[in-house]
Amino acid sequence: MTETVDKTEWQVGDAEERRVILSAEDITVRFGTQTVLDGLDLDVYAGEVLGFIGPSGSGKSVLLRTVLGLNRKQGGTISLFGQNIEELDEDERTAIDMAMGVLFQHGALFSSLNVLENIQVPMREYLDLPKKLMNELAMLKIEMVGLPPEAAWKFPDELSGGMVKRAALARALSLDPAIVFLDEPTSGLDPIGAADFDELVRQLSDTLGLTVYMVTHDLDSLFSVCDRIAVLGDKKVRVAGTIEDMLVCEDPWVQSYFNGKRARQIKR
Ligand SMILES: Nc1ncnc2c1ncn2[C@@H]1O[C@H](COP(=O)(O)OP(=O)(O)OP(=O)(O)O)[C@@H](O)[C@H]1O
Repeated sequence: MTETVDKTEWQVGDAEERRVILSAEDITVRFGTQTVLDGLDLDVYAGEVLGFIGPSGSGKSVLLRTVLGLNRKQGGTISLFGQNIEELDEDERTAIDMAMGVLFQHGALFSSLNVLENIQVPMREYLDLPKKLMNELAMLKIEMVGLPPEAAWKFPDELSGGMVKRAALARALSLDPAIVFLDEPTSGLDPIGAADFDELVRQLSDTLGLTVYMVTHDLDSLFSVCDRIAVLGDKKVRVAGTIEDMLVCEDPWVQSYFNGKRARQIKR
């Protein structure tokens, strides 16, 4: 590989440093005649937990897929780890892919593989490691996400919803990424399971210096784990800032979201 991403350089554990790990600039995405994103700008800082919110159908998943290179864009620039992703050769792109982990909505584990094998999928794809070492590494990830060791041998349909999310997170962490993308990670979990998952995300970010980009509808997550929140609306990021910024923001959608009945119950 000609160029690699020095992940340790980005695992800062301190959002104060404000280094931009992901930058989306002037992004436009269209499907046929429908423009979903139009001149969208967003910076994500190394070490922060960013909550990404917006009305249903506003384009949160489209932006995530665009950042991951799974969606075509009609305009704009995406930079990851300081590199414009369109200017990378194959090896450089691979190095960037290896420095990112993704947890898609619903976990998306392979049903025919047990948890250990699911976690090893990225290792098999990108690394050439002896089986014993891969097993040891996967067991470490299982421990890291708070699953019991015996979960390693279970298949996805033998797991609870919360365990599926943790197993999927372990797989996202398989290659020790510097940034993870979580698409609605607590959807479908009961409030206690969701709070436990939030705590885990916060812990991982604090201890590993992991940057977390989290698409969420979960107000508890926004209040408890996110350093910053970005709000998508009218095809752009309308506002981005801390939860305190959101609470005093005059944007009507942000106001109703953060000062609605449910939010008031959480803030109490
Ligand atoms: N591959 C595609 N082809 C055509 N239209 C698409 C495609 N992907 C997304 N869209 C459209 O883009 C818009 C935004 O969708 P997206 O899934 O990003 O919304 P979202 O903000 O993630 O919504 P939710 O919160 O409900 O998950 C929708 O109108 C959707 O129909």
